[in-house]
Amino acid sequence: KNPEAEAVAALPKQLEKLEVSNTFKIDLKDEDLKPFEELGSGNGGTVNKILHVPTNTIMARKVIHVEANATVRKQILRELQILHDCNNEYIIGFYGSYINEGDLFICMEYMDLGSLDSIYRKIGPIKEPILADITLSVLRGLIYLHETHKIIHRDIKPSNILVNSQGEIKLADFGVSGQLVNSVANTFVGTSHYMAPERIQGGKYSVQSDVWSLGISLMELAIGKFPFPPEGIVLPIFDLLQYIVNEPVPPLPADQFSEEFQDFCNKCLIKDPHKRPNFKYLVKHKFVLKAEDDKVDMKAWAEDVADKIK
Ligand SMILES: O=c1[nH]ccc2cc(OC[C@@H]3CCNC3)c(Cl)cc12
Repeated sequence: KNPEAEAVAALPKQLEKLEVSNTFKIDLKDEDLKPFEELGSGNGGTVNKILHVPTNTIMARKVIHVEANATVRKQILRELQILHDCNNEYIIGFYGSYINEGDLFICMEYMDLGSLDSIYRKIGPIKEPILADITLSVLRGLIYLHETHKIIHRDIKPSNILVNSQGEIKLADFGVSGQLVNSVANTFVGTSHYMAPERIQGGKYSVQSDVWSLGISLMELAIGKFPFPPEGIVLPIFDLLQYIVNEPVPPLPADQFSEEFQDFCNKCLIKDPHKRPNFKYLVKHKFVLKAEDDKVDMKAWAEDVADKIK
């Protein structure tokens, strides 16, 4: 084997990696940023559209109020640096983070169509072929995070799945900083009704818990409402969490959805995390393979969404 030829062959990959990471290598200073409208709020922070004036780059900036001393805040910034190495087409790009007057600012790639939760609330349930493509993108993003960086997302839900006018689907707000997760855990923000039963019961969190959250999120996007509890019942959050742990998952209306979509969701929502399929199995599932054929025109769908929500 000719090592030189191998080195030359490896160059394009190296260059591509360098290229991507360079586009996100910007030295961020608060005075260089011009804020525009608020894009959304939730998960303990507010997101604004901003302009980085020196490079004329539009970004999304999340501000999180962290009640913590300077040492903890420094630790959070250090841990967030990992985001500079998370370069993948299914993961939101990261420009940098900084602390200003006790608040933590995280500057990210701008996704002009926003999050899937606000999209389905505006234009209605998402059709299956689109959901199949979304599922494939989310799985590829989760696999990248887990296999390349040993990162578990921990907060998969429609509001953390973002869309742009090119029809691209990217994941945001994954738990990269343990310190940040701890710092916001004290506020009520921690408990989310997208959490897997084992996590609601205080069990250890594994990558399998992201599979549950994916299943719940897909059902919500498909029927246009959070799938628990069944029609008509309204429960306060604590009772809802208990319901999710103790009651069977309400099935999708069988007449409105394909066998393979129903099967995909049922498998993601197996209560025992050890019996729940893993990412490897899911990317080979019939429901997802349909999206592989790339028959779905996500760009056309995104343009239609843009017309309806703008
Ligand atoms: O463009 C974005 N880039 C990165 C993150 C982000 C987050 C967003 O919204 C997040 C909130 C959280 C709860 N619902 C929407 C929006 Cl609406 C755009 C972006």
